[in-house]
Amino acid sequence: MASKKFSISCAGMVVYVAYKTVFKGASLGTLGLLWFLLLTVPWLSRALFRVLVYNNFLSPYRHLPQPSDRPHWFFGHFHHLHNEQLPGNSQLRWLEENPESPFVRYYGIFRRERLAPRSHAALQTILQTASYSFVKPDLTRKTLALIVGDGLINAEADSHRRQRKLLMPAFSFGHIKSLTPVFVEKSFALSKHIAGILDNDAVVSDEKVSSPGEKIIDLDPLVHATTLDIIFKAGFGTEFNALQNEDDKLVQAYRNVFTMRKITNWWRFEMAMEVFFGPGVIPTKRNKTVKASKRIIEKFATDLIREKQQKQKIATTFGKTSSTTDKDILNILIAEGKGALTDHEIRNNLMTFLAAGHETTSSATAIALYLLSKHPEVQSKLRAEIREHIPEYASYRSGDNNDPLASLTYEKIESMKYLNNFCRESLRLIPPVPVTSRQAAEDTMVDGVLVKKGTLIFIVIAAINQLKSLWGEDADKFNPDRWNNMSAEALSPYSFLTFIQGPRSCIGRRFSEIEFKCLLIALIGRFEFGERNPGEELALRSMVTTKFANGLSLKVKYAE
Ligand code: HEM
Repeated sequence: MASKKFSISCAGMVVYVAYKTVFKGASLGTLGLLWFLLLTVPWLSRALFRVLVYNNFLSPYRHLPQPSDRPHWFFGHFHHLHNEQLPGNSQLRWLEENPESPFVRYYGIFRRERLAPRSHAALQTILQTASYSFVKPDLTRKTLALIVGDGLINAEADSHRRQRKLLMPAFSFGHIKSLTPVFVEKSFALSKHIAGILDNDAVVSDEKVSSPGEKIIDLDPLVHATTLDIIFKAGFGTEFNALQNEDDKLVQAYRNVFTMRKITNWWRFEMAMEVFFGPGVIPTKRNKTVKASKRIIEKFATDLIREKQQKQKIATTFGKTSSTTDKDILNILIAEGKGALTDHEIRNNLMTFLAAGHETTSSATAIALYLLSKHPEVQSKLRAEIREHIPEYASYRSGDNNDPLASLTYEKIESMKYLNNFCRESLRLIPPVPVTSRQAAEDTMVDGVLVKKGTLIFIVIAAINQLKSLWGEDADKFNPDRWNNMSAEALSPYSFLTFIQGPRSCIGRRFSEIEFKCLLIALIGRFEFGERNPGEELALRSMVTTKFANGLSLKVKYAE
């Protein structure tokens, strides 16, 4: 970036000198064009050099297989990646075309090479054995910093090891288990909310498609608000009530940040400019919205930290501590002592956990409901299992004061085998984070290929999760029962990459798994979800996480 800033300033100086000498009296438009040409011509020449010479004759990866889809001269394979029904579909096709190769080579914007690993050996080296030799690329790090803060997810090497070690107690098995009542309480609040909509005669949805007792409800914002409430209470020991307050500024800020825009040529051009200038630099409408949202999130994080520090001070003064809240993420972040985090790290990690802690599980739950609406037989089987374990929940209505889920324990949840299979299958087939990227920080040998420093690697989680060589001929089918009878290939930790593997795997995996199950128990145990238009494929897009492009409107009614 420093060199980019340097080029921009140099181009500015050249234009200034030209204005004072050769172009005396030239209009601002002419000078702007001159500045733009000075900046872009070298880049375009480099792109041209890559297309005509480097990629074909000089690249150390020129012998690796490439996709059968032809790359665009400027955008490379970028336009394939954003024209698909499911994120990762194109890369899946490319990996399937080349079953023997550890990598497939394809191109991004400006025809920059990218390697997508396919073999378990390659994935193991990148994610596990040499994981610290593969860092987050500059563009990914800056995009993440804009959206989820510059915390653990962006840290590298020793800084990452230190922060991860410090935060681990908040994600220990015992602590996550102790959070079950919070997951249950908030999941029940969501079911109460939906029951309230169904019981309210004044709330009428699309009459044309509704049958009596059934309503069309966009579940996406409701699930999103609930997972936000969960991370607040379970992660930071604070009530937020986003479900009751959907118009809250923070709720809207996250919605604005994570919503994927329509894919147009203008969007593609903006993306190319982001690669050139860096994310968030050009004052586009989208960047202005993201920055305004980030300011709201930052202010919120600062206030929350201050409030918590004050509470902690009072508790220490009166000698009070609580074993559960001691381990909550925020308490650990602000704890003083050896290895303590700096103020910058505290605020950025709070933002990281706020975003990563709710957006992913929200996406997982919305996807699961969508799959269930398409597979009513799976939905019935799941409901039968839930009701077998919690019979009193079957007759729950919104006016009931008793909480029929109050008896739900961690052990009971974990004893639901079909639920477990269903969750894994849903997370496999449409992973909430479809792709992640790395850049080689040093030359490293990976499954027989010398990966040179600077090489961009794209780990396409959504594609690996669906490879036929690992998951069988029906890899693209939704089948929760597959988890009862797994092949040796599918059992490898490098076949199911939804939370990736290794030192940088998802620290919140256990947190989200139990949260996800509680949400499904509360929803499927009581309601039936059907497709709004039978057979309709809803468009999914990915902006870090996988989201429904136009919400998730499903038919909802009380289940018999
Ligand atoms: C279904 C839910 C979730 C999915 C699919 C998911 C997926 C992932 C993936 C793929 C990564 C690796 C990113 C990379 O290095 O490129 C990751 C990292 C991370 N996740 Fe999750 N996540 C989920 C839930 C959560 C929750 C609930 C939390 C927090 C409470 C969380 C916090 C984090 C953090 C902090 C990292 C960075 C870890 C590190 O670099 O050491 N995630 N997650």
